[in-house]
Amino acid sequence: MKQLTIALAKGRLMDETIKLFNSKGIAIDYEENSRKLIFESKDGTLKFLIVRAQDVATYVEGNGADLGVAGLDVLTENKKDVFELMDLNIGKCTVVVAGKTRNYPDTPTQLKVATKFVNITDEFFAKKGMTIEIIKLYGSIELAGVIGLADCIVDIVSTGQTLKENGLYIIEKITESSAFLVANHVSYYTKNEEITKLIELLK
Ligand SMILES: Nc1ncnc2c1ncn2[C@@H]1O[C@H](COP(=O)(O)OP(=O)(O)OP(=O)(O)O)[C@@H](O)[C@H]1O
Ligand SMILES: O=P(O)(O)OC[C@H]1O[C@H](OP(=O)(O)OP(=O)(O)O)[C@H](O)[C@@H]1O
Repeated sequence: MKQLTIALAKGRLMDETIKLFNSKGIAIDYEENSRKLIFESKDGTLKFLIVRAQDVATYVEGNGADLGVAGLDVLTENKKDVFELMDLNIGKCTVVVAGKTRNYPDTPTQLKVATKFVNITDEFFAKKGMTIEIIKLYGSIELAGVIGLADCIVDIVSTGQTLKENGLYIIEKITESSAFLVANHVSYYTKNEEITKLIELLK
């Protein structure tokens, strides 16, 4: 059997992915506080690379990994040439427009929207026929809505706790997201037996 290399997003998705693999009988040699960027399954059939969430599909597309686990939100935002093989049903969230009120605020100028999902936001408002100004941020997006750096935000919501604790409301839902197993095109053919076996295990 050939070894499969899988790019995992560090952080929340990685914990959920490791739990999922463990629950399917795949034991993984991973120490919580380790700074190692590569580790393996105990049986040596899988090698995991720890990367930023935004970089998973880049590793997979560029032959750095055979497979990856990435949120549909990020895959939609950074369109990469990878196969979306399987919905893993973890990392579930919704990409929404949110603001201080339940409706879009009236603004004398273009609506200012803060987000890290620039492309999703662009496309969503273009379809509505609204021209907007995007303020690109890298985290704590809600804050921009709270302090008025932007009129509204586009970000992901899961439990809704972050919006609630910061006095923000959902104005509109854009799309649902969950984590997908994605594959490199060449690997999908050259390591098809191994990939198929893994998919069967994860089902
Ligand atoms: N609160 C959440 N609940 C469920 N899933 C989430 C939540 N936040 C993020 N996700 C999912 O997990 C993926 C990774 O999120 P995470 O917060 O770990 O990384 P990030 O903040 O996008 O990346 P980085 O911190 O590396 O810039 C997201 O793309 C999304 O699909
Ligand atoms: O609806 P909730 O369950 O509260 O989850 C939503 C929050 O989770 C994510 O934040 P994350 O912890 O990844 O922080 P960041 O985006 O600011 O990096 C997301 O950007 C929201 O802020």
